[in-house]
Amino acid sequence: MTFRSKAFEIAQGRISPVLTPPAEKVADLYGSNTFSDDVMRTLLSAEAYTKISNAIRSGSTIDREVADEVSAAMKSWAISKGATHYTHWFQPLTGTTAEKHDSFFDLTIDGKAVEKFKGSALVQQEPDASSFPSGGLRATFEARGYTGWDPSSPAFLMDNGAGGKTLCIPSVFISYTGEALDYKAPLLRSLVMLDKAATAVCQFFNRDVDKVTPTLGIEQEYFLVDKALYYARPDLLMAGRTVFGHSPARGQQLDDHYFGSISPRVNAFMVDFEFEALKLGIPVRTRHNEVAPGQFECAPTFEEINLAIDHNALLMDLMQKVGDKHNFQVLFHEKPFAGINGSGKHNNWSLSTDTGINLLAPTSKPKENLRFLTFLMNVVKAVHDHADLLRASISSAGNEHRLGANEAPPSIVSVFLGKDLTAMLEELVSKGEITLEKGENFYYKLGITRIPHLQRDNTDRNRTSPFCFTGNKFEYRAVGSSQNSASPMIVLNTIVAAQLMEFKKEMDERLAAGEEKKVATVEILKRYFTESKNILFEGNGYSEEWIEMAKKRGLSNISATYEALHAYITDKTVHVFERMGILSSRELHARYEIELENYIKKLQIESRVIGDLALNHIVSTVVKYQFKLAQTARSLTDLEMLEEAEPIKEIIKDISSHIVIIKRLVHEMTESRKTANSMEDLLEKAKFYGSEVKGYFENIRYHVDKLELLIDDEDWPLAKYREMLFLE
Ligand SMILES: NC(=O)CC[C@H](N)C(=O)O
Repeated sequence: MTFRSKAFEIAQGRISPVLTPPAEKVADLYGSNTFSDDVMRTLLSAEAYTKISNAIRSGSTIDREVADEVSAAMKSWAISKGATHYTHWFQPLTGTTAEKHDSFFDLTIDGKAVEKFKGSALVQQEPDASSFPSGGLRATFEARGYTGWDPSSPAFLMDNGAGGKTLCIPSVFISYTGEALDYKAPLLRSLVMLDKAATAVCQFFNRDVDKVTPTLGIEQEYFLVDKALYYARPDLLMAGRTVFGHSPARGQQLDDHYFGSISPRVNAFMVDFEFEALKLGIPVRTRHNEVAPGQFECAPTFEEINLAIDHNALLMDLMQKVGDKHNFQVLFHEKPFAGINGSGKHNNWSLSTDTGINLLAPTSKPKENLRFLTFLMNVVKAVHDHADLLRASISSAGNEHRLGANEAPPSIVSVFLGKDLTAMLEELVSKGEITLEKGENFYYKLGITRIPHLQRDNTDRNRTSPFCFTGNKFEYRAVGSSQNSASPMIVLNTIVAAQLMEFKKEMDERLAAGEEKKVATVEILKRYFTESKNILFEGNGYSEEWIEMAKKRGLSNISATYEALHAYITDKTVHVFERMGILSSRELHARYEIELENYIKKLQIESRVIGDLALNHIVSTVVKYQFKLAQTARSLTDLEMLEEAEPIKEIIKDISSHIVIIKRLVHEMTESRKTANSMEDLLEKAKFYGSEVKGYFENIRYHVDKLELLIDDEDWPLAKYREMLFLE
């Protein structure tokens, strides 16, 4: 029995677990494992509560006494719910989350056991954490890493599985010199700037607005593979994606998985992790089968962006843990299986005021719509001016496989606004205003008055566009499923903040020169529209024509990660990031290096896995099968059945030809890896890996996949696509 058939048998024998839903109503369960506003209000003195609430709202600092009171309250709350440990929970540049648990338990000087958690430990910790990537920011022995409490994201209790819970405190991770070593620190900085810039612009329209916060809703796509089969695929285990595997006769061509009925086993997993997520205050709402067999999606309601990003990182961790209980491996890789849909993390971003206005939602009032158009056009202009940087922010070895293939947006950054909105903007440019006839309103202009019950965002959509307007928000679809959303969102917040400041500056100048406010706004927006028009695209982003057209328009189409990443360190990027105070040139260079290194390492791992599987699993098995064939052919020849022996000899020859090529290619790939590894220059090395070494991957795969079709199904060592994808 092969490892594969054993694994298949185990996987087939699984029974869906019976889930006992928690006794509480969802509304009562929601946030029960978070140190929420309600909990704080109950446990803190009125004075401390007011101070902490202000700090959360305005970002002001928290004094020592308040920190002590909060930590004492957190400790008693956490211990009463079964926690034994606490940790600063942060998001280093590895792309995953990090935690280092400390026990509440301590000894007094006279040896008595106490439970301790001081304000100082809440506010700041020094976990060392020196092995995380820093891109050279922590090269000297002096450069310690610190974590610092982010009070705007509630602390939560993480169940450690085998008993015991840990109090997790969302934190930033910075170096001794204050440089950001994580995603959260620059994200928080970008929020401050965006708030400042957007509030100032908002006040042209609504004087009462004091704060603008981006909101984010993250759709998370993923694949599920049975644990046993997962272990029968060393490539999934090592690289997160299958490097070989012939496509099954039936893939996604019938579109029968998409939105199909969810199997009981998968449903049990979903329900289970959703309950856990709800307890942690993650507002998960939708679940469905995605396009590819074995692929699914879940999406929470949108939240304030910092929370949405923390929650997504936490959700990914949670899904993996709950997946273990259900014998599922959750695959977050952007392209775990060739030839079918990859996985994205669609980021639905908007801007919301403290007075409850969604600045990207059109309304029926002309004055408000000028505000809407102002924010809309400023975003479009920002994306136009920094398209390459947005592209860089979603570049990775995994996304390189996904973008532009099987229903994923292409590498060209374009913006979709929808036919009606574009027509309106055209009208604005040609006439200077949007004419509303008597009885007409904005919705009418959007052509949907007759179907008022339909949500705007369902009316006009384009899922082939990487960055599309969906009625009341922008959806950045090109983000990879395994990524931390902060990377693209830091970029988006920063470029929009910078753009809004430009707009404000020009408005102030025009107003000072005596121009009327509405005229000034329209004049500027008209110019923005004309200047950014070439990034607007309404057609099919998957088509060949678009690639040609985009080229003619002068838009970049960068498919290689190592090239795309360059936008992080151009003068233009450094200028805008430094001006906005988000990341310094040094920090940007560090991030660039980390991304390049990450790319190199991923390809190095894949290349090793390919070599190992090809020779130690495939060729070795195939040779044994060939021997069986040779024996059969010899027996037939002995029986003088020469004609019957012929087809068998043909198969033997066929197999041999593939083996010879695989053997040669693996050898060449290994040599090219050696050349790459000896390179000093990081970019040269990444380039060499991305072109030369990676160049062998598809080629080797082609021959291995051919062998999959030639070998007795029983002997084939690796779990096949049909086994991994259709078993639920
Ligand atoms: N139906 C869909 O939304 C497909 C999206 C696709 N999976 C992606 O990679 O983005």
